[in-house]
Formats: sequence, C-alpha cells, structure tokens
Amino acid sequence: MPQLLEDELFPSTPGKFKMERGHTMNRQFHRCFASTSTMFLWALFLIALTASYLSFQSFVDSGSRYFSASWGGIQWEKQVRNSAQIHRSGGMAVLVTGAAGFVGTHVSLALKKRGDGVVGIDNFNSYYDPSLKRARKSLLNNHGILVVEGDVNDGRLLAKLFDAVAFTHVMHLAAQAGVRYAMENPQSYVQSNIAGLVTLLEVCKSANPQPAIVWASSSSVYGLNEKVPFSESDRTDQPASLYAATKKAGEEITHTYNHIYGLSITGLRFFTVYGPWGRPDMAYFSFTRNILQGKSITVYRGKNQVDLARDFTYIDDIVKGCLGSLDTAKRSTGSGGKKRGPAQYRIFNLGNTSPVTVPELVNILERHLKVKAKRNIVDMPGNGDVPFTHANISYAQREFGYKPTTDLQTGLKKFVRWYLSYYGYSSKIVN
Ligand SMILES: O=C(O)[C@H]1O[C@H](OP(=O)(O)OP(=O)(O)OC[C@H]2O[C@@H](n3ccc(=O)[nH]c3=O)[C@H](O)[C@@H]2O)[C@H](O)[C@@H](O)[C@H]1O
Repeated sequence: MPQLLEDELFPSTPGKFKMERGHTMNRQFHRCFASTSTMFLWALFLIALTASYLSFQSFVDSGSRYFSASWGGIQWEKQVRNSAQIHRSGGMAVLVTGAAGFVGTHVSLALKKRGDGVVGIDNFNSYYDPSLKRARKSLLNNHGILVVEGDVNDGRLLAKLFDAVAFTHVMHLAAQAGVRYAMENPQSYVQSNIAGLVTLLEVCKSANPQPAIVWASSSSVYGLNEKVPFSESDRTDQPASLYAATKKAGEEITHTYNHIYGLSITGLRFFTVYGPWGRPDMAYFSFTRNILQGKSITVYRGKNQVDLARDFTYIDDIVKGCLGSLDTAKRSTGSGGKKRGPAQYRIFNLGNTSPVTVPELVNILERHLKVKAKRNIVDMPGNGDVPFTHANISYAQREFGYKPTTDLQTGLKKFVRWYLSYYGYSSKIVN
C-alpha cells in the first residue's frame, strides 16, 4: 500500500526497468528528490515573496513621491489647466513667474479679471517676509489663480507646465530683486536672474508652440548714465550694482534666444515700482514701517549733498504697461527649438517721467501717516545705488499708449491705506 501510494506520488515513467535493489535505491532517490524539490519550491516561494515585497515597496515609494510632491499628478494637471482656462475671445494663456511677488500678483489679477488664463509659479523664498507672499497667494487663489510652488531653475517643472498647457505668453517676473542686497548675497542674483532665466528660455524655445515672452528688466541698467531722461537707446554698459549687471545680462541673453530660436521677447525696464502689496525691502515700505514704530530712518544723500531722486512708478501704471506689452507682443516664430523667421525683440522703459527726491518721499509719508519721521541723513554708501533715475516713456506710449496717471502723492496715499489695513492699524491715520 505504502508503495502504491509512493508510486502514485512519484509515478515511474512507463517501461522503466525496476529491480528489488533498484527499488530500494529508487525509494531513497525519491525521498532525496522529494526533499530537494520541496526545498526548491520553498526557495521559489521565498524568491517570489521577496520580489513581490520589493516591487510593492518601490510602488509605495514612487506612489508617495507622486502624491507628496508639490507638483505632478492628474489632479494637479487638472488644476493647472483650469487656472489657464481663457474666458474671453482672443484671450491669452499666461504663465506668470514670480506670481506671489509684488508686480506678479497685480499683473496676474489684472489678467484674470479681464478673462485671460493665468497660472503662477513662485518659489516663496525668504528674501523678505514669506507670509506676505503667502497672503498674496491666497488673494490669487480666491480669484481662481493657481500658484505652483516651484523655482524657475526647475526645468522639469516648467516643461511639465508646458505639457499641461500651451501657454501663449510668459510674463517672467521671478527674480532676485534689490540693488543693495547684491553685496550681501551675490550668488542669489546669478542663480535667479541669469541661471533661472536661461532655464526658462530653454523650455520656452523647445515648447511647441513657443510662447511670446515679456519679462522684467530694470531701470538700474542705465547705471551711471548721466543723459536725462533715460531713453532705451542710451548706453547701458556702466552698471553700478551686480543686480543691474544681471538685468543687463538678461537683456543680452534674451536677445540671443530671440536671434537663434525666434522667441518673441519684450523686456520692461521698471522704474522703482511702489504701491499696495509692495516689497518690504524698498525704501517707501521700510520708511513707513519705521515711522509708525517710532524708529529712525536712514536717508541717503548723494555727492555734494545733492538729494537722491527716483522716478517712482505706481503699480497700476506698471500693470497697464505689462498688459499693453503682452497685448502687442507678436508671436514667436520658431517651434520645437527651430527658428522659422525673425521674431520681435523690444525693450521699453516703464516709468513715471517725474522724478521725486527721497526727502520729498519722506515728507509725503509724514503727511499721510501724520507722524514726523526721525531722519538720519547719511552720505550714500558705495553699495550700488545710482543718484537718480528718470524715464523717457515715448516708445511705450507710441507702441501701446502707455501713459502713467498716478503721482507719488496719490500713489503713496493708496499704499498707506493698504499698509494700515493689512498690518491692523487704525485707518483714521490717513487723510
Ligand atoms: O528701478 C529699479 O529697477 C529698481 O527699483 C528699486 O530700487 P531702488 O530705486 O534703489 O529703490 P529703493 O530701494 O526703494 O530705494 C529708493 C531710494 O531710497 C534710497 N534709500 C533706500 C533705503 C534707505 O534705507 N534709505 C534710502 O535713502 C535709495 O538710495 C534710493 O535712492 C528696486 O528695489 C529694485 O529691485 C529695482 O527694481
């Protein structure tokens, strides 16, 4: 019986010759074979188990990467496309870099309000209080604008955004701003204003269709130029700060991409932009804060005791200039990295055309805040400042009817109103 069972379990091949001794050997062989194959089966089982564990682990890993990343995924792409949806005929789909920045926020809102599609990107760095950037982001979110948290140096992210949306325009405002900070952290200027710009241009040049690009240069490119007012054709080869030098480099770099790849480029030289939701590192903002807190302010004075002056430009005028530039930007001529013909290349001054001295700026703030400033007047340190700026805006006026309408007195009143309400002061202070 046992033998039968054994034979059943290990049936001999038909016609196989069997002997008694051979039978015993056969049994030992079978026993041995049985244990080897059991081990083999176990080994197989363990290998399979390990393999499935490892593949499950890698699935979990990639899954968690997929879901925990601040970008990527089907849901994310859907949000990007929703935000880029155009709600007017002939409208544009605009990628706004630096969207949680001062100018970026205002431009994004203006575009969205008139029915254009807007997707923002911002790295929320800590150059100044990131909570202000977060508050601007909330404002944008409330208007249906998605702000992706990411850096313009992240080419994969930018490419992914272009995969999701065929942006018609890029409004490139992400930058390391501030003239004097360049002495403290020079690398951040190279990283944002040069490396980041090139990464963005690389993605734009390869996109199909290529977008038209409007980007923020700066009045600081005029550097030590003494001819006033500053015209776009004036020399810009004497920068006084690394900030100015990186913006000037940006103008040359964008020209290269225009020339080689047919990207449509418009550079905007902003002149000391101010207003609600502004930048805390700028003089009008930090003066307001210090005056209200009873702290002294440092007012720089130029050579021979001449007051410094700026062509302070109100944010709403700048927004009109940005939208005018976007509206008149011609299409890029290339596609997928190949130029098909010459493309538009423009540079505009966006200023106010009426410079005001820094002491006069302080006078206006004192009137609006009804507080006397404690002025500490010092000679301008050699840290990148220029003595004055003054824009000739006739080119922008000709091309798209740019006409600033807000003087410093009016603009600062609006700024102070916003400041008091945002930081929780009594609004009775302002006239
Ligand atoms: O047009 C631009 O392209 C640039 O504009 C802005 O630079 P600036 O014109 O230098 O503005 P801002 O710092 O407000 O100083 C204003 C005046 O106050 C003086 N100033 C400044 C600080 C201080 O403590 N005391 C002082 O007298 C100072 O000497 C100056 O005379 C942007 O910051 C810059 O990112 C860039 O966009």
